[in-house]
Amino acid sequence: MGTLVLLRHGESVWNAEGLFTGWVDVDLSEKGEQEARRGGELLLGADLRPDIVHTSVLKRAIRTANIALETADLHWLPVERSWRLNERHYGALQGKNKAQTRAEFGDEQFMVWRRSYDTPPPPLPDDDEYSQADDRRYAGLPPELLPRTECLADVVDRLLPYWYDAIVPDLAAGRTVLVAAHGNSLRALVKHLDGIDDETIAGLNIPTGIPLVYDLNDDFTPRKTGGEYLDPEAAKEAIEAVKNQGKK
Ligand SMILES: O=C(O)[C@H](O)COP(=O)(O)O
Repeated sequence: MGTLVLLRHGESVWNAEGLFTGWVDVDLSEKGEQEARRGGELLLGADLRPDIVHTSVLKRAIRTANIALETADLHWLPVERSWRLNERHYGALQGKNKAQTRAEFGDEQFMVWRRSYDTPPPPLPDDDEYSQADDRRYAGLPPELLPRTECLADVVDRLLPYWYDAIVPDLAAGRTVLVAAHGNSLRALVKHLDGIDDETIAGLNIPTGIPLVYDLNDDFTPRKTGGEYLDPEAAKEAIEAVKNQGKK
């Protein structure tokens, strides 16, 4: 029931520099803005008009949604935002260079931190320059919910309440729902939708700025496993690039 459109934000300034980002509120690069516009054009071209938008509280996702929707002449849509759609908190890796981290700790540890389902990186101290412990936007959260690091399993746990309480009701009303979020929060959602097991999810990567469309059955399972990228060729190439991040 309903159609779900997933959109990872366009390239951020730190994506371009090869840095772990997580909850650090980094803006889009110029290329990222272009990707967001292209995302809007793809929506238009596919005649896909979302009725409502859900975003994280990070500006790279918010701005991607704004730019895509402006391009599609849909800037007026209602929007809901939640920290539950945020990128995975990358713990002590936030602000670190991916290639340097790989060289320093080795391929295996790098991949465990980056893609294992249940091993988080070490926690980020509250006095670190890239900590969100004092960020006003999370001031209303019960302190035990504010992460200092997360693995993908943690993201699934904090994302699913939002899926059931906020997104599913929109889909149940027959709406087309756009979710503008992040590589790992969308991996968590796709894992849930497609029933991907804890090992296989390590191999799934989401490209920036290319809408991924799921038509859903009445029980909110996908009609087609994996959904459909609106530009499958570009998605293939971009997925490879995400996979290879951290390689020199
Ligand atoms: O937070 C980040 O660094 C990325 O945007 C997602 O990174 P990953 O693909 O290395 O998990």
